[in-house]
Amino acid sequence: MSDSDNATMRSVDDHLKTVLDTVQLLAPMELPITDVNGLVLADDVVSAISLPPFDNSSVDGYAVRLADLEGAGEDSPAELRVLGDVAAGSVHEGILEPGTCLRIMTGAMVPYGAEAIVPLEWTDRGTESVRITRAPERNEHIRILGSDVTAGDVVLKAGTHLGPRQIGLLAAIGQVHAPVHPHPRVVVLSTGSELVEPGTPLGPGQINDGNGPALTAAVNAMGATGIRVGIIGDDPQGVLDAIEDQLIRADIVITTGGVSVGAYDVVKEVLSTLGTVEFSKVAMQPGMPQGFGTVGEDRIPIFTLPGNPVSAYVSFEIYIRPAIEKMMGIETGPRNTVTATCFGAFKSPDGKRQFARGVFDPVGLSVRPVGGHGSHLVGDLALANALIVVPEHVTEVVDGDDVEVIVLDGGPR
Ligand SMILES: Nc1nc2c(c(=O)[nH]1)N[C@H]1C(S)=C(S)[C@@H](COP(=O)(O)OP(=O)(O)OC[C@H]3O[C@@H](n4cnc5c(N)ncnc54)[C@H](O)[C@@H]3O)O[C@H]1N2
Ligand code: MOO
Repeated sequence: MSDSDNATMRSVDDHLKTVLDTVQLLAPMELPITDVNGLVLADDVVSAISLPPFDNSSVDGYAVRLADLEGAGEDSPAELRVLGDVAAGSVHEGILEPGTCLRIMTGAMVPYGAEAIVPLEWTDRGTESVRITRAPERNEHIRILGSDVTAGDVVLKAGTHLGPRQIGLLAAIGQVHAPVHPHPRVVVLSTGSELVEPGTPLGPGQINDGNGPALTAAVNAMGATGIRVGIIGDDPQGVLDAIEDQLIRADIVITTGGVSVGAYDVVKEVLSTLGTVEFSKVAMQPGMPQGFGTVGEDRIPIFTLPGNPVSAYVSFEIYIRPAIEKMMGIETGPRNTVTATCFGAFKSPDGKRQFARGVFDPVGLSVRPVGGHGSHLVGDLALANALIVVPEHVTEVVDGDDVEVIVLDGGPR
């Protein structure tokens, strides 16, 4: 590749900007709360009920009136008649009369007239009558109605990222559905006549489709919905039909393969005539040939990634992850990096941003390059947990240099 080629390439930042200017936040919809893990709330949620919804006991013990226990102590226990039990989920009808108490279980509704709960540990645990050696404070061991959430409160604000704790709250206030930006449906198509389904014996010249499963997993790991369509041969009409068939159920289409300059680079060939897809050389390594645009009446964003597996995966992390985040309502932009000491030396192409694979140590804040630059090195990619970002003007990283690192799999985004 000559210097003049490098000069005409788009920058990584420009390409990402085009992507993020094109994709749109998905319109809100009501989804069952069992399906909203990882999604972003599109509207404030107001609680229709208070929590706790009634005064209830925080311990297993006895519901008592305070006046009956005045002066109770180790040497002067109070003795009360036990009228019966109140289990969680049952209600004691009537008022607690002076001189009596009720055995009560954790979570059970406090009977009318009771002013505190005495834990079992302060008593002789009697069932007919009970001796109590310590007087509680008013409301001690009672969880008061509304002390957690008050009916009418906004309990979760629009923009909240929903996870187990928030879903637990939605369930606790009785929400069946929640207004969210839904999971983007991301269709993944692998193109290439050399590809076979993993598990098929390899014929001469054939390889297994690694990109389809890898990219589908990457989509699913974000909380979006990956739809792996499978393998499409290098036949222009077949590629076109496969893309058009998928538009009905896609919020994003990803293809891999067929975008460089070879005679069978059919994705480039067919999409040049359909939609707004532009094919560019982006000043990055791996991942130089990139196609992006929209297709179909609904202008579905399509990413045509290079076929080399490392190139396809890195392209996902740099462009598609931020795009999916924007669609989901997650704050997005270029990937964040952390500074780490690089233990190892390697070269980087002048004029291209390199995303070298590395093993990052979050404790020592260091990173070790893994494997070479080849975009086919999936064995090394599988060992990596980070991408070392080498700026365009840097041609060499030497042992001990500080480098910027994108931490994969749950690092700062
Ligand atoms: N003359 C030039 N040749 C190439 C250039 C160039 O500028 N001039 N660019 C190179 C770069 S960089 C890349 S990246 C690739 C991109 O190629 P394509 O996107 O057209 O992809 P293919 O040719 O179809 O495949 C490339 C490579 O990846 C393997 N592959 C494809 N799909 C899969 C899959 N689903 N799973 C696993 N491996 C896959 C395929 O067999 C090829 O080995 O072009 C360079 N060439
Ligand atoms: O850009 Mo290609 O992605 O280097 O192998």
